[in-house]
Amino acid sequence: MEKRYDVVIIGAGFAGLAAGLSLKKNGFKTVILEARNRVGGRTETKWLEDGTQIDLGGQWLGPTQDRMYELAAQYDVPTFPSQLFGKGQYHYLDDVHDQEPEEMLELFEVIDELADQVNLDYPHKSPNIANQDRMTLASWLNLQTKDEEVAGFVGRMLAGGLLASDAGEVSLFQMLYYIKAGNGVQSLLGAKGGAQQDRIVGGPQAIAEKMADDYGSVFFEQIVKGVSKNEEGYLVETRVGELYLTTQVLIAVPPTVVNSKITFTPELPVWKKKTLQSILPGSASKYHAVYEQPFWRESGLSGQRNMSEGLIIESLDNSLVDQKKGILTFFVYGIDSIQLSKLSEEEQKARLIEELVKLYGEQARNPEHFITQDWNEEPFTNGCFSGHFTPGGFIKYGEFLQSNVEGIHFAGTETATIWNGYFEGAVRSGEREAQKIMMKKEVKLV
Ligand SMILES: Cc1cc2nc3c(=O)[nH]c(=O)nc-3n(C[C@H](O)[C@H](O)[C@H](O)COP(=O)(O)OP(=O)(O)OC[C@H]3O[C@@H](n4cnc5c(N)ncnc54)[C@H](O)[C@@H]3O)c2cc1C
Repeated sequence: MEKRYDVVIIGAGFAGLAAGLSLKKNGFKTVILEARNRVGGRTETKWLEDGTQIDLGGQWLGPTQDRMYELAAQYDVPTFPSQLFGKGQYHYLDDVHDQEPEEMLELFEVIDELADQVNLDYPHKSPNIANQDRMTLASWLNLQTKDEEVAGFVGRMLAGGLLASDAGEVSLFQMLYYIKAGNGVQSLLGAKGGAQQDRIVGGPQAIAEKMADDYGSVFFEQIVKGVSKNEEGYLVETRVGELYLTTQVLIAVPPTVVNSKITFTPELPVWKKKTLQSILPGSASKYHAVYEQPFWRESGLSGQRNMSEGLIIESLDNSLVDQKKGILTFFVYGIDSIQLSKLSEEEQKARLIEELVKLYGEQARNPEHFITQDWNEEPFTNGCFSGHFTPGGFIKYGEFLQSNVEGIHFAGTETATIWNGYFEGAVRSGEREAQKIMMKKEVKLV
């Protein structure tokens, strides 16, 4: 016998939880079906034996991510500033520099100017979308500068650092859309005053857990496999054979996971199906090397480094406030992340430690802990940080990003127009779809 709800929400990441809380507050009977045995989706906190917090997935908040700061305050989850001591370093032209190449900063300015023209609500109406969405970021960069190294470096910082992809696989327009949604290049790349400004005590998962406690009815290990329409509404079926009847389904699952895990009967209309199929996730692995102390600070360095070459594109000091341990966190993106995932964890570690030693010296050779998190391997995430349109996808399907199919609603950070790809975007997308449901008549089933 099926259980009956006004709204069935699929996915207990920030989008699903925010939607659930909004609807509950407004008197709807809802349930969240979550595939994993935890909430938080693309964020997860791991605790080492000595209590060291390791954020395996998303971890930072920054200015204008207002809903996330409000949630942190509402649930008494403190934030703390990212630990910034000393100078950052940039590796290019076979040397180490205290600053980015001048030409990189100039290109960032040009990119910001172009991003300003993007219409976030109606992307297909943006003035230059026809050219910008057919051209990859890499090909545009190569037209802007004769310096191949600068072009490659900018591509790594933007397509890699922001979309966990390669500059040759994302369109210039996709990059501009993301940059506009996150208030510009410096806002996205920056620590103080930027998206990496603050961290969360207990990690973002601490907020997600409090949201779930407040909400109440998250059902775990409920992998949704089908949504079918019947005369009363929609029947949502999980792999363990549970059935949920509702008039509104709110899907808060990454697009690529919707495609691979959920069957719709009848099928979604072509325009929605193709929209979802045109959004692919980036590929990222996140690594932590934990040392007895942050030894790099002794020489006045912040630990933050950006590299124009090598597997590691960026690394930074991710140490906690009240702990002596020094934590270096670094990422491998795009094709390198896929190639690396073919190696065993031990082989990956050996390759990466060699790179760390080149960057930070011999003291980096023997971390107390080395933690690997490969988000490509997570079946309910399928890559990260978020999904982006393949080149040309925005032209054809950008207008359908937030479109729903009758009682089937689509949320998730990929659908956000503000802080697309971030927790903030996820929360806003969940609240947006909850609002749309509340405006409808005849939602109530129970
Ligand atoms: C390594 C990494 C670093 C990041 N850094 C940051 C950062 O510093 N700051 C920031 O703001 N953002 C960051 N992000 C992005 C941020 O984590 C995401 O934007 C956000 O978590 C997305 O939330 P969501 O609710 O849209 O999706 P998700 O978090 O992916 O939630 C979807 C949920 O749906 C569930 N699900 C999937 N399939 C099914 C199914 N068939 N049935 C039932 N449930 C299902 C999943 O298990 C998951 O819980 C990072 C992400 C990663 C991976």
